[in-house]
Amino acid sequence: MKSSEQILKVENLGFKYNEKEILKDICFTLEVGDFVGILGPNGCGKTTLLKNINRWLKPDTGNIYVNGESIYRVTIKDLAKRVATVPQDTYLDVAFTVEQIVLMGRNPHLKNFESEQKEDIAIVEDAMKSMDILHLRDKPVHQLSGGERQRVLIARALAQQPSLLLLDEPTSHLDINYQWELLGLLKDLCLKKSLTILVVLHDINLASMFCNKIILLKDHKIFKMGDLNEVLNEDNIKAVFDMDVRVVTPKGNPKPVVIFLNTSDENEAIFAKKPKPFHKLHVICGGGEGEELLSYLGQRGYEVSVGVLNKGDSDWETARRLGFDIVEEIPFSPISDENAAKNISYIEKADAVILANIPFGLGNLKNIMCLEGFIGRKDIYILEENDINERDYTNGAAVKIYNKIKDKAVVFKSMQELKEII
Ligand SMILES: Nc1ncnc2c1ncn2[C@@H]1O[C@H](COP(=O)(O)OP(=O)(O)OP(=O)(O)O)[C@@H](O)[C@H]1O
Repeated sequence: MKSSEQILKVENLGFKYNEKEILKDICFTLEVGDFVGILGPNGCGKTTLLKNINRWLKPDTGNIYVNGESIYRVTIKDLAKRVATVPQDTYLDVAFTVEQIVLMGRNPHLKNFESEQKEDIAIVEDAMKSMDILHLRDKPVHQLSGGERQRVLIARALAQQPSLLLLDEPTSHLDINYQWELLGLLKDLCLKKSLTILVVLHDINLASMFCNKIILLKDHKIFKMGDLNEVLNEDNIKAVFDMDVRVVTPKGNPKPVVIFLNTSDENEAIFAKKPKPFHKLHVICGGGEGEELLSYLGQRGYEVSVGVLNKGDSDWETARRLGFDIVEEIPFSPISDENAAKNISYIEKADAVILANIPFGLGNLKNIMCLEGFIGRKDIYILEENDINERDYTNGAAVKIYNKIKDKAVVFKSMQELKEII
């Protein structure tokens, strides 16, 4: 199929529950390979929209076309070959194995009383493979974890061989790792198998990471639909969710990252108070000591680079989420000369450097050595919540350099003090 081919067209859709308008004048189209996220406040009609598209509910006005044909001109069985749904909180009969559940997805393709053929089994195996559950095929479903059950439900929907897959909050009970894994598998299906996906999500950043388009619903209407960068901006999010956010678009990654601003009185005062003294900051942190600092700098809108961090470190995760430039080292390895040189080049470019309250060992000693060359040449700020001697695992080598740097640096004893200035 060509990627510009239209899979779904929703035309002037209106729907009421007991005279109460739930969807008004909904119009949009989806093309082959689209991965579209529906976002909107509770009760705005996201689930109801999916239920109209799969014919579980009948619209009061308008029409819906799948592959160019009105969904009311095809039989329910034929529609199930084109559109599959993974609803919220689906019950799975505990008496069945994974493979038996996924086989149920073949029902629309079988004639009455016909049993599955070799081809059906191959399609079911393929569906299980794409959801990475083939190894679980003989397991009874009651023995599965929440994440595995969700993948079984999606595999069952895929076994229908639909061109359009509808998912209602598929990640709501999953931990962050499973959320990423699941949406990654779905994204692969869009890219490699030209599946089109329409998914209700609550996490804006998750939607930004995986979807190519977004539908924002507000007051039962489409507030905005379009490409990520067009839709996920500060004004639209404020208008739909009444949340103050900052949206940053990391260099080299065109996906917007939404940072929710803490609107407590304390922070409001901080943000209102002063202009930013710098534009670009470089932060030396690690081991989670930089999390609060990095989030704060992101909220304030600084351009930040961070280094050197081991990949997978919690500060590395935070910096990545915020879209900051990172000098990264492979996990659990000491800083290489090459990365130390990169770190120095980021320090050169920054207006100032902040050294977080980190412990020093032989693995990250080069971080402080990088900074030593900038004493007197660059504004250096130190966040010193604990005495350096309590954080030194280098037999004093780090303490020696640290004290030289400290001599010419501005020292903050707490994040609160730092926020007063920066
Ligand atoms: N069967 C029903 N009968 C009457 N009203 C209903 C029914 N199902 C849902 N509603 C109402 O329709 C509105 C939209 O519900 P819907 O489930 O589509 O919202 P949603 O955007 O998916 O919400 P959430 O984010 O909370 O899942 C809500 O006000 C809800 O109370």
